[in-house]
Amino acid sequence: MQVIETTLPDVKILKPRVFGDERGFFMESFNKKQFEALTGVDTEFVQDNHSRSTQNVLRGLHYQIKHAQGKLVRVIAGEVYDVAVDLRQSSSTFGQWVGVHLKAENHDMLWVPPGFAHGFFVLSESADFLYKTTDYYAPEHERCLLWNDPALDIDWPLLGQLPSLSAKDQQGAHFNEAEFYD
Ligand SMILES: Cc1cn([C@H]2C[C@H](O)[C@@H](COP(=O)(O)OP(=O)(O)O[C@H]3O[C@@H](C)C(=O)[C@@H](O)[C@H]3O)O2)c(=O)[nH]c1=O
Repeated sequence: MQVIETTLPDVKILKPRVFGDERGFFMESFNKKQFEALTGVDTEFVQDNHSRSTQNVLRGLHYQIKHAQGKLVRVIAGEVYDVAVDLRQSSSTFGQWVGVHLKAENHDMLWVPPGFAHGFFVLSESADFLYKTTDYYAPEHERCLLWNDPALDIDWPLLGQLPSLSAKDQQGAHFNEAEFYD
């Protein structure tokens, strides 16, 4: 496993070592010791999630104001543009975002720490998205930021039309009115 830094110091790309042979491939998709060594984060993951989305779907930007979830995310079929927004008010990168292409072929993962909003846009015909979280889903504490809020100015690689959003995500809050963690 290798680590690649992003423009936000705490958000990291993890590149697993992939052993290919005539049968296919093998990789360790999670190894606690290596994860801690590469990210400096000593945490426990308590929930695994799997979603499937069709092309042009955008999910997000989601976060929990209590029970903040760190997320280790990856794509096992297809390709997405994955975005993390720093919502930690004490952070020097508060309000900044980073976007990374994640695709099944290269097996890259993204570590999104607790305190960030997270979302993704599906570029391929469909995408299977898998992630581990450091705290449980807590719908009463879940909040949604508006994906296209001008205050965030996220450069989504859209496909020439408006993305497809859940009813909840269409009503995301503007950054200037959002509730934060600290
Ligand atoms: C996220 C989640 C949803 N659900 C249920 C609630 C709802 O009926 C259904 C679909 O939920 P949502 O529409 O919120 O699913 P989705 O829009 O995929 O939500 C996810 O989006 C990405 C971007 C994230 O970062 C995740 O943390 C999560 O918020 O699944 C759970 O039971 N457990 C969970 O952990």
